[in-house]
Amino acid sequence: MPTAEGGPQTLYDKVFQDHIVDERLDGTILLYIDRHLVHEVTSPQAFEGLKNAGRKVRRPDCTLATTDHNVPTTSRKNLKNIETFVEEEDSRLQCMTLEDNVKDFGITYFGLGDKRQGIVHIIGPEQGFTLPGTTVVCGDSHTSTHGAFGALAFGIGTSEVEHVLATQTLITKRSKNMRIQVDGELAPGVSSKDIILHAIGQIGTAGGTGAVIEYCGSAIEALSMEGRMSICNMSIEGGARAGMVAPDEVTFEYLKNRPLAPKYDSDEWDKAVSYWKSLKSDPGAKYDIDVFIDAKDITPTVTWGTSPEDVVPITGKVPDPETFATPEKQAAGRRMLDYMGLIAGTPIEEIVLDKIFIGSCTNARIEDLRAAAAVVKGKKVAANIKQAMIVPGSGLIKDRAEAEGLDKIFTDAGFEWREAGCSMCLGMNPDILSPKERCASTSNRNFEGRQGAGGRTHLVSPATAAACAIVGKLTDVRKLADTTVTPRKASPQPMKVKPHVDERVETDDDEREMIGDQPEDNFPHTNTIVSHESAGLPKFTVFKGIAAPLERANVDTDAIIPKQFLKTIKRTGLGSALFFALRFNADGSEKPEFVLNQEQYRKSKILVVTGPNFGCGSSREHAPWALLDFGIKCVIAPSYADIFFNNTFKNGMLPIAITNKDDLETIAKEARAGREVEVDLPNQVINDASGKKICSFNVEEFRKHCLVNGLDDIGLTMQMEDKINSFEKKMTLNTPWLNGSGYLKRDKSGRLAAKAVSVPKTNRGQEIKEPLEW
Ligand SMILES: CC(C)[C@H](C(=O)O)[C@@H](O)C(=O)O
Ligand code: SF4
Repeated sequence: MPTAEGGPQTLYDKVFQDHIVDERLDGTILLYIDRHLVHEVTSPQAFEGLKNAGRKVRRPDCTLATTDHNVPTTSRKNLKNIETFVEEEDSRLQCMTLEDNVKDFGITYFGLGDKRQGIVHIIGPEQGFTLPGTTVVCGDSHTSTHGAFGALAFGIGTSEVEHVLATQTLITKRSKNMRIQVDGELAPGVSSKDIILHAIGQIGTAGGTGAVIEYCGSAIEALSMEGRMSICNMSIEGGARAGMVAPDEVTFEYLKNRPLAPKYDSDEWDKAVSYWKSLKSDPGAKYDIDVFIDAKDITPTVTWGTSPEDVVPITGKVPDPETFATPEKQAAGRRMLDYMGLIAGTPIEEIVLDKIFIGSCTNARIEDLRAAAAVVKGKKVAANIKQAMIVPGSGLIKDRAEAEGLDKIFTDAGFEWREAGCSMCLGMNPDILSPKERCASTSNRNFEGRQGAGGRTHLVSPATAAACAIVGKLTDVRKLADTTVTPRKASPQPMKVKPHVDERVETDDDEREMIGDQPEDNFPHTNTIVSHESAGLPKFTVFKGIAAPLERANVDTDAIIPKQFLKTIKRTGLGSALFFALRFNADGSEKPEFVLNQEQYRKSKILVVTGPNFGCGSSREHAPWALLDFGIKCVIAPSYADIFFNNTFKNGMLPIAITNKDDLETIAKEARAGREVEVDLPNQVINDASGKKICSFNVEEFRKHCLVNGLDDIGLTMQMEDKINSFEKKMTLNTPWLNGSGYLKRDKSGRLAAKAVSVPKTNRGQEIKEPLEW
């Protein structure tokens, strides 16, 4: 755990420390959030919660919204509005709900008509919204991407989105420090994506649980910001809450002239840079976990299974599960090979593909597209490839690529050139794999059904994906002629992003005073809290019920509830979708072997999971909502992924971690026998049906207090308003550039007006009658 104050600190310790609003004796911390990104999937229920409680958004100026997961990536030539453009009903409703909410709450929003629209983790850095030393959150697990700037950036669930919208803070605790040091030079054809796939292969998908990873070493320093973002992006696939890289000249160079970064060459810029330079781990700082990787051991890397840790060098073979260490791993390996349609021992390069996807928040930046284009140039997509897609991460990246002629290289080769969005990374939009289709994908998750029910995903780098498209099989990019895809030092020229707001004025002392002293008038980050009352949750005290045994490890949230059910704007009604692919056949009939389909478990109230790392992957709070709606209020497992763990508490549920194997086995035996189990939270014990104690368990004091008393923590945090106000005053003085005002209209005196600047034209120059952007 981090350091006593005064000792050497890590980068994470420093950023965390600078954002503490309040700290309780049990280590619960109220953390100030500088930047909040919002998208359509994880925000509707949060805004609904605000509306129901009569609350406002505390800092619209520090909140930026876009729509990315549901949007079609087909041509927007005839785009009129989102209502007519998004055909699928639930997707349309989710996008339109976001547009209503950003209007109602006065939040800056990039809609489909704005070239700044794109994947939430691409547009934040691109706009300079993400800055070193900030805390950045989003209802999305890949918020870890922003850590590439030396920000503490992590994904949160929808209840936490609501908490941040209402209070600009989060209730959290310190994480462990983990360091992954990569030294040496990367070989040609090896990219940042290969570094992170290789690293996850080493540490496993739970390797970073409870930790924030700092990436360092000469190979990391040599990467551009794009490369660093790809690495931090996948920290969550290694189980970590966040990934960070210390800011340096590469970072500062990238940030120059970004619309929302401090104005370059001003006193504020100089002040910011001198603060950013202090954000390095101190010599002698301690890490709880240390991993060293020699860059020369990294080859182009590809996944073979259904978890991002299942990696193999492109030169390797499909592994044989019978050689795996434990019977559980062997069984999981067999299941994976079956799902992936692979035979142990097959050389990876003999695996024939159907589709290629180059996109996602991992690898849809300009440098990724350049690397792919360098491989593709002058060649043709293989005849067996049914579809090869390039989906730029934002409208600005698309423009830039077109200006460089990359689109032409791709379309000449037979690729589709698409509009920005999440696309086939998770298939919430029309871009999906059909059952059994095999795809080389530059995205970050290869979970079962991730890109479409029954679809088979191999995660690769952009250069490898491009090579695969040309050859039609998984391919070693190094074999293709003229492909010296070497890691680049950051391009000295950041993308030319024209600032859209010319009315920016220097923040003078008076104005700082005004911002710190809010509210005073109609100022949008007004803090007029209509209600301090907590909405309240049902109390959790002693809870008894049938416990269903689930004998699996690494159960991801895509498996708990797949993407097609994330399109709801409600928290309820998801029970029928729980474990959908495990529970039902393609024709909708039940799979009799799945535990919850067995008669005695249909009314289970407790889930006993025998394998570790339950709830890994996405931040979707739909996972606990689905469990709750089914009737399961308590989960018992050896360990959990961090975001899922948090999300359950926010819904009045109790996740219990039982690390002692014998205790867990005793509980599992009760479950297998179909007997009830009793969870006594006030006394922190688990009993069998007769009331005999099986074991005790740990729970953090504050979480217990909230559960037992049914407290909603937004109401509790709002009682700390004085502390939040004084924190904001201090922040305004020390780091004035963090008062996000770049898109907000100002009047002549420099005061912020109530609404953000709207952009009257689409990227194609058409007038937008009713501005979508705020
Ligand atoms: C929809 C969202 C909650 C999810 C995430 O948290 O990661 C998505 O972006 C994903 O990649 O699965
Ligand atoms: S991981 Fe995929 S679905 Fe999730 S935000 Fe990134 S691009 Fe979108």
